Amino acid sequence: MRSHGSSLEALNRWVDDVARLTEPAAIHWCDGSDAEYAALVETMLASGDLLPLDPEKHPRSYLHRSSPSDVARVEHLTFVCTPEQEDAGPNNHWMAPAEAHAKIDALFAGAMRGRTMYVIPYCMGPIDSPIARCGVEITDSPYVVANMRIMTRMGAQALARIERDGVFVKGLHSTGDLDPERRFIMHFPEELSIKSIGSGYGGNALLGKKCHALRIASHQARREGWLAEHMLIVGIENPKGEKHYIAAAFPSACGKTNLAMLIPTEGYRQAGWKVWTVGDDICWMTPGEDGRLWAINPEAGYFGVAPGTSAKTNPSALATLGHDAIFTNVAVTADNRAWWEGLGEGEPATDWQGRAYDPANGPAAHPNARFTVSAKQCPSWAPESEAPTGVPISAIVFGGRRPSLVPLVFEAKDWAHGVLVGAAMGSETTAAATGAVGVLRRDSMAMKPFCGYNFADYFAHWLSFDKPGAKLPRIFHVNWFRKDDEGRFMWPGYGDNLRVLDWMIQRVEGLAKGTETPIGILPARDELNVEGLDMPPGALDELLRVDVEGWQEELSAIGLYLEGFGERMPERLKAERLRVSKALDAAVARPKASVA
Ligand SMILES: Nc1nc2c(ncn2[C@@H]2O[C@H](COP(=O)(O)OP(=O)(O)OP(=O)(O)O)[C@@H](O)[C@H]2O)c(=O)[nH]1
Ligand SMILES: O=C([O-])CC(=O)C(=O)O
Ligand SMILES: [Mn+2]
Repeated sequence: MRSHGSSLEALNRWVDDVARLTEPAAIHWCDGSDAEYAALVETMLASGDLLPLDPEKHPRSYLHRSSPSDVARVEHLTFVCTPEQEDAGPNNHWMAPAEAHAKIDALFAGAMRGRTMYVIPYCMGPIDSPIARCGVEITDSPYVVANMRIMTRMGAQALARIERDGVFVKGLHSTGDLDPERRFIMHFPEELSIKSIGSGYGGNALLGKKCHALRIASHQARREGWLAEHMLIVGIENPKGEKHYIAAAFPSACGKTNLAMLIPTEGYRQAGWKVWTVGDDICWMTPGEDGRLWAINPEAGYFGVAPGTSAKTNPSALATLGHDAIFTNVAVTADNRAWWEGLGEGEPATDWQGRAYDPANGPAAHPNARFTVSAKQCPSWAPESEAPTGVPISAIVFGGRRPSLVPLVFEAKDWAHGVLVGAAMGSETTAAATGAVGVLRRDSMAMKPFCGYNFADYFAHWLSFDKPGAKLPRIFHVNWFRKDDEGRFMWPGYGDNLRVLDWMIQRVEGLAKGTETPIGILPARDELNVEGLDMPPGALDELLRVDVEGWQEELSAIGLYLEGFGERMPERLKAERLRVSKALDAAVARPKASVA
């Protein structure tokens, strides 16, 4: 570790170098104060970067309209630049570091002319947590600064910690000219650095989030023996007052924010169940002295999907959004209130591009319209989100959008099987990234766009946590997105998902026996609480059915996927796949009646 103070010298040198390259008109060091935020908002209201909203409905909240070609993450322009291509793996786009630096530095030359360059020291995680890590983002976008202030612990405190730590992640960002042809998001994990140009959109531009807290951090976590994951963290308190923390990995726009803010349905509420939100997108987990995994949410805010958020589906999110929020690419009503598809009230007058609303132009809000808001505004915000130790994880959940085959819930037999279940995850693509929507693809552990190194090494890293003394969480898989023949969701989802979490907790506590099947353990008939559930007859049976022939095909496809990583794929994982495959074959050989 470097001596005291030298990290600030390194920071100053880097800021000077960047200023020489990008030629900004001014440099502003962010202190994270309220006054600074207020001044930024004024600047953006004057420039049109932010638009006012009805101050009664939306106190101190604003609308940002991005460039129409800059509304989502761009996976094809995102690179992991390790010295060896093999280390980035087939799951990443790769460029040699020297070539990547040359290519992107050419775009940064003079990129900040006439603009202010902001220097943002930030901390990912509670400022006094040993699990937290710091970074500095340099950007020419005041919108990015405002969002970083909500999403991270930003400013003076972070700078002080950087001085203590002696290290920080360097993130350089410019919106450039927003031309998708001159847009790159590049990661240099060995150098702890990120360079991003040409986009102002969240996941491409708020470098603390996906770039640092997932891509760089996952790489660091492998070396240091912890995990950086695309997971929500939720605390479930049962009527006895006992809390279990669950971490869940669902791909982008597949339900993390919603599960993290779940509101128990009537029956559960009356029985005394409570749900506490620790995090909605990213989870850093490290083994504690007690052998359990302890998790922090490195973020301080939510950058959540707006469409589909309503008083019915996610009242907590709506309450959170009641003030001090930034809305990006939503529509507005005639009385200047934020509006999106699925909100369930009001009507759009102006669409996300600022045009008079015309259904012929498509949805009024962009399908990936987002809100940025402080986590502390959430009614279910868990005070233990600030605990330096983090919270102990009882269960890890994987899941995705699977219109067919995959049951509502099953549990992996053990850790290695759970790692296979996570590695084999599939989901339909969503509007969170540019490209086709609704295409089924493998998205291992929901980390396909975010793992900063070779997935084969990542699976090996996951397997390595299973060692003597470890008290690992149980691993489950869920699917809220099964569809019937008419294309309607079969499971009500949202608040009713607590029924499934309830079963998981019963499993963790040894209260539910479950039914063993070749793919894992499913709830036994009477174990899932279905009281008051409004579902067509037979639907629940279908949701809990193991289609053995369908799963045989799935396991073959998983085999091909794992083969695609070649020699580096851990033998343990291949053996696990073979075990499940054989169990399915044996089930086919048996008479149907004896299969789950
Ligand atoms: N049918 C159904 N839809 C859901 C459920 N949970 C969430 N959704 C919808 O899925 C979309 C995305 O959900 P989010 O919770 O914002 O997704 P996320 O995983 O936090 O996404 P990122 O922020 O992109 O990582 C929204 O339109 C939700 O309304 C559910 O249980 N059932
Ligand atoms: O990164 C973003 O822009 C938003 C997000 O959470 C995701 O895409 O998973
Ligand atoms: Mn996400």
